Formats: sequence, C-alpha cells, structure tokens
Amino acid sequence: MTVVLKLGGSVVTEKDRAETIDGAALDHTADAIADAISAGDIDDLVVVHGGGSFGHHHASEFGVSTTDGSHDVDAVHAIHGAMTTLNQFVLRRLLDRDVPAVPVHPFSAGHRSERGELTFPAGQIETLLSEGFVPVLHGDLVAHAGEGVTVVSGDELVVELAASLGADRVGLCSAVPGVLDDADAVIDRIDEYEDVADVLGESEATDVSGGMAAKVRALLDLDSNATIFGRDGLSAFLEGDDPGTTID
Ligand SMILES: Nc1ncnc2c1ncn2[C@@H]1O[C@H](COP(=O)(O)OP(=O)(O)OP(=O)(O)O)[C@@H](O)[C@H]1O
Ligand SMILES: C=C(C)CCOP(=O)(O)O
Repeated sequence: MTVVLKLGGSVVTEKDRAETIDGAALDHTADAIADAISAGDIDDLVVVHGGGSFGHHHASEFGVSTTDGSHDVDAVHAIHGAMTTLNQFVLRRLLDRDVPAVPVHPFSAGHRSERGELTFPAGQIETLLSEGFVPVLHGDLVAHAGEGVTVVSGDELVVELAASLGADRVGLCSAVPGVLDDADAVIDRIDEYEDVADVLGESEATDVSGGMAAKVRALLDLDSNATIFGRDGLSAFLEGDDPGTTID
C-alpha cells in the first residue's frame, strides 16, 4: 500500500503569522503518522508539506507565484530557505517518533518548461521508499524556463508523485474538514469541477498557489481517487477510511 499524504501549510503552521509553527498540530500529525506505520497500516509513505506562513509569506513579498517568476537570488534564498527550515521542523517531529523520515528538496530535483509544465523525476523517491525511508518533500521553488524560478506547490507535487508512483491512496490534510458547500457542510464527493466551481475559493490566508479551487482542479486530473480532510480526519485516513471529501 503506497500512500501520498499532503500536510497543508495551514495545518502545520499558523498561516497568518510569518514563520510560525503550529507545534501542537505538528505533534498531533506526527503521532498519527507514527501510529499508522507501527500498526502496519501503510507500507510506503510519501509526505509532502505545504508552505503555510513560511513559503507563502516570502513568496508574496517577492511577488513569486506558480506562474510569475523571479531572477532575484535573494528571493530564491528567502523562499527556499524558509521552506527548508519548515522541512527541518517537520522532520524532527517525525524522527522523534522513530519514523525514518528523510528530506527531499524539490528545488534540487524538478523544473518547469516555458509553458509551465512541471518535470519531477520520481526515481529518487521510489528508491528511498524501497530502501525503507519516508521521503518528506515540501512546496518549494523550481527553475522555470524564461521565468527564473517559480513556486511549485505541494499539491502539484502530490499529483505528480501519485501518478508516477501509482499511489494506492492520496490524502490532503487541510485546516478545513473537507470541501465545504455554500452552507459550510462538507461535500462528500466531487466528480466534476463545474458542480462545485461556485463554492470554491482561494485560501483565506496569504497563499500564492490558489487555495481550495486549485487543489480540487489538480486532484480531478488524477486517475486515482483523492481525499481532502481536516486534522481530525488524519488518523482515519491513515487507517484506510475516507473522511472529508473524496475527489473522483
Ligand atoms: N469551498 C471551500 N471549502 C473549503 N475551503 C475553502 C473553500 N473555498 C476556499 N477555501 C479555503 O481554502 C483553504 C484551504 O486551502 P489552503 O491552500 O490554504 O490549504 P493548505 O493546503 O492547508 O495550505 P498550504 O497551501 O499552505 O499548504 C481553506 O482554509 C479555506 O480558507
Ligand atoms: C510558497 C511556497 C514556496 C510553497 C507553496 O506550497 P503549498 O503551500 O503546498 O501551495
């Protein structure tokens, strides 16, 4: 069973306060992952975490998004540097619980063509998985032909890896309990973007990669099902259930 799990930046950080970890949420998340691995619920796990108040804060300061790039070397170091710092925090929490977590920095692995298409080789991840590690990636910057560097969101990486690894399960843990309808009830299942386009918005916090609308669009393109759920749904997802919203 291969699982790709995205930990939203709104889960692991306080998204409204620059470079602030949500320590309690991170502990809860790391506990749920360690428990699922020791219970034997998952063989291969890839974790991808978002930017939260680390990536998005600096990216918006330098005007960099998934489509608008920069050639400013200071922007590269500020944004990528903040993301590697957040990655260290996530890794530490997992290592403290004996999860064999190792870093994979997308800036050193992927790139975009002039048309913005992402190339992200999966061989490194596949090999780490078969050698018993838990790769922990993150939203980052990537080289972008004609643009300098642009943001690659954790959601894009999840979609790429889910397809290239042939993942059995894909989960996005966010600050909301799922995709919400106009009465704030969790939508159980989404098959068509048009059915939910009216209720999908961007993130309430600073976010350069498109919030919930971009997430749903990207997940609908996947061959396999994906699930969007909140913090309280993480253990259930890791145990094999489908809490929150299933994107078909
Ligand atoms: N219909 C909707 N249902 C649920 N959330 C929505 C909806 N429309 C907009 N949102 C916003 O989308 C946010 C989730 O997207 P966001 O990109 O912030 O999540 P994340 O993946 O946890 O964060 P990050 O991008 O930092 O990793 C919610 O917190 C909410 O503000
Ligand atoms: C803003 C940066 C650098 C990463 C964005 O990743 P996301 O939070 O998964 O969208």
